[in-house]
Amino acid sequence: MTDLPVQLENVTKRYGPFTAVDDLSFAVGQGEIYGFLGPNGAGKTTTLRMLLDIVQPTEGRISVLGSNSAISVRRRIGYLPEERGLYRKMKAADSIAYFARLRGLSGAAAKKRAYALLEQFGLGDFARSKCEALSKGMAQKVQLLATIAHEPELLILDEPFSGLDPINQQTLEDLIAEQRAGGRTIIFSTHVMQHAERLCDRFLIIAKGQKRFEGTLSEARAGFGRHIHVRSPAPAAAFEAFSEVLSVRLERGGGDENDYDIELGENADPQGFLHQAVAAGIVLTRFEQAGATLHDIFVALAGDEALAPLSGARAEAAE
Ligand SMILES: Nc1ncnc2c1ncn2[C@@H]1O[C@H](COP(=O)(O)OP(=O)(O)OP(=O)(O)O)[C@@H](O)[C@H]1O
Repeated sequence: MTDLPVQLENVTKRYGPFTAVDDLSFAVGQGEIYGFLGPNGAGKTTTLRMLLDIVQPTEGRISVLGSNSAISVRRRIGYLPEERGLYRKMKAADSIAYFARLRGLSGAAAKKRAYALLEQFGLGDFARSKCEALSKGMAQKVQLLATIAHEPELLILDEPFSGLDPINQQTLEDLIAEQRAGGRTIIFSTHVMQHAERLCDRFLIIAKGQKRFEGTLSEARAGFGRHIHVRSPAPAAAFEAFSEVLSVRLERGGGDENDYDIELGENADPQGFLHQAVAAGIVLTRFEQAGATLHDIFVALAGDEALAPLSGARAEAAE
C-alpha cells in the first residue's frame, strides 16, 4: 500500500448497529510524533487496536510497517495498552526483560537492558521489587520501559500520561522526544492537550468516530480567530464595542486589574485593536498576542457544540 509506517484508508468499525469508528483515513510519516486526540468514547482505543490487529475493521484497509497485519511485524512495534497490567508477583526488572524476550531479545540482552532502563529512569533501586509493591505511577513507568525495551521502530501508546505525576509526565515527554530523535515513529492518544501541543508534529482530532481535523498546530490555528490577552481597568463592554472583536472573556477580575482573553476575527490586525484602545482613552497594562491553543481548537472541534454541523472557518479547519 505505502512506505509510510502507518496508513488507514476508509476504516470503519461497527459493533452491531453502533459505529465506533466511521470512515477514518490518516497516515503517519516516518519519525513523526502523531497525537491522537478525542473525547471519551471517540474511538481512539478502537482505532489503535485495529492498527495492532487486535480487533478487525468492518471495512477499510490498514497498513503498518508495510504489512496488512501488525501481528507479522510485532517485534518492530511497542504497544502500551490503555488497561495497564504487569504480573503482580514478578519483579520490575524481570517484567521488562520478559516483554523484551517476547519481542525477540535474548535472555541475557533482555535482562541487561531492563536494569539499564530502570537505572536510567530513576527506578534502579526498585529493580528487584515485585510489581505489586510499586506505586501506580512506578508500575506504569515499568510498563512503559517494557514497551520500549526491544527498541521498536513504531511506538503506539494509549493514554501514556494518565496516572503519572507532573514530574513523571515530563520524564515521559522527554522519553517520547528522545525516541523520535532516535528515528522512531510514535503515535499516542491523550486527553491532555498540553502534551500534544508540546510534542506532536501532527495530530488528529476524532469525535464520535469521525475525523474532525488532521494536521499541524499551525494549520489548525489558521482556521481560528486570533486571541489577545489584555489587562485593563475597563469593563468588558468597552472592548466588545471594538470592530473585529468576536468575544471578550474575563479570565480574572477585580477592581482595576481585569484580565481578558479577547478573540479577534481571523484576519484582524491586533495592532488595530491597540489603536482603538488608545483612541478611546482605555488604559492597557498588559497586551499579548497569542494563537488559539490546542485546547481551544479541541473544544471547538470535538466539544458538544462542534458535533453540530461545522460552519465557516471552523469547517475549513476540520477538512
Ligand atoms: N467491544 C465493544 N463492543 C461494543 N462497543 C464497543 C466495544 N469497544 C468499544 N466500543 C464502543 O466504541 C466507542 C469508542 O470506544 P473507544 O474505547 O475506542 O473510545 P476512546 O476514544 O478510546 O475513549 P476513552 O478516551 O474513554 O478511552 C465507545 O462508545 C465504546 O463503548
